[in-house]
Amino acid sequence: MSLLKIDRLVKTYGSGLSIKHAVRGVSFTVEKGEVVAFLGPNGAGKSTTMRMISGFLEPDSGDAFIAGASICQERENAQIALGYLAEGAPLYGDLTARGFLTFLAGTHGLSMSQTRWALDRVIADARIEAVIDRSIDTLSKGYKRRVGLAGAIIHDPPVLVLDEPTDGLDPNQKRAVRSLIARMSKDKAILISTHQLDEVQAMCSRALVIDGGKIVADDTPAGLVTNLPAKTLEDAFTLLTQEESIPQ
Ligand SMILES: Nc1ncnc2c1ncn2[C@@H]1O[C@H](COP(=O)(O)OP(=O)(O)OP(=O)(O)O)[C@@H](O)[C@H]1O
Repeated sequence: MSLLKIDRLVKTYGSGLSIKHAVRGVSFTVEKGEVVAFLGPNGAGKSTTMRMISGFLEPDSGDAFIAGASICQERENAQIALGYLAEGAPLYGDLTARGFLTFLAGTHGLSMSQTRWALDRVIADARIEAVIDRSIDTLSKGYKRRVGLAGAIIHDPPVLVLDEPTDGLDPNQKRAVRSLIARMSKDKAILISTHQLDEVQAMCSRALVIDGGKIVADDTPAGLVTNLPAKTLEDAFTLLTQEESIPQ
């Protein structure tokens, strides 16, 4: 069984003349041990797909199965198996980082002692010791991102869906997050959206390219380049996608 299976997800926003076909029947799987990049130009449908996988957005049709559980039919089981990092800063900005992480641990059903262990683990993994008792609103963009990442892994789920995890991080922080993802990858299925193609080459075993709401390539980063053919991953990206995706 694939740890993450996406089955013909469709999402349309609006109606009539203002209708936007954001995601048009996206299917793929991610296996245990894989780190898969989710690439595409602005507006291609990456965040919409990830929000549907996480259960934050209801699909028009299709489904996502997380460790075998349907996000549409068995939402609670599916969400226990999933760590999701949304775009931007974590919600509940008035909470301290510790309060936010303790709250999330509670929503996943961790006991008090499990929560203490989990907090120690994610504080070290995300390197947030220095800010753990500060309110999230007062943190830098990079620390907010790392608190969000700590929240995604607090219950040590087998599947991670991370929407631009290194966005806003300085080069040192980026390196730390990449090595954390590499450390976690052995036992998990990980899907990462990013605009940073050097990151894809450094840490992803496979890359999915989405454009105009449809998957247009699924290959290893090296395969994307050689099979087109292109000179670099950036060239391959340009060949596969439009400048900015405007779904009709
Ligand atoms: N709430 C919404 N209402 C209407 N249209 C939306 C909404 N959210 C997204 N869209 C549209 O759906 C399409 C896909 O957007 P989405 O945010 O999924 O793209 P993306 O690939 O994540 O882009 P980016 O790289 O800029 O984050 C875009 O045309 C976007 O304008």
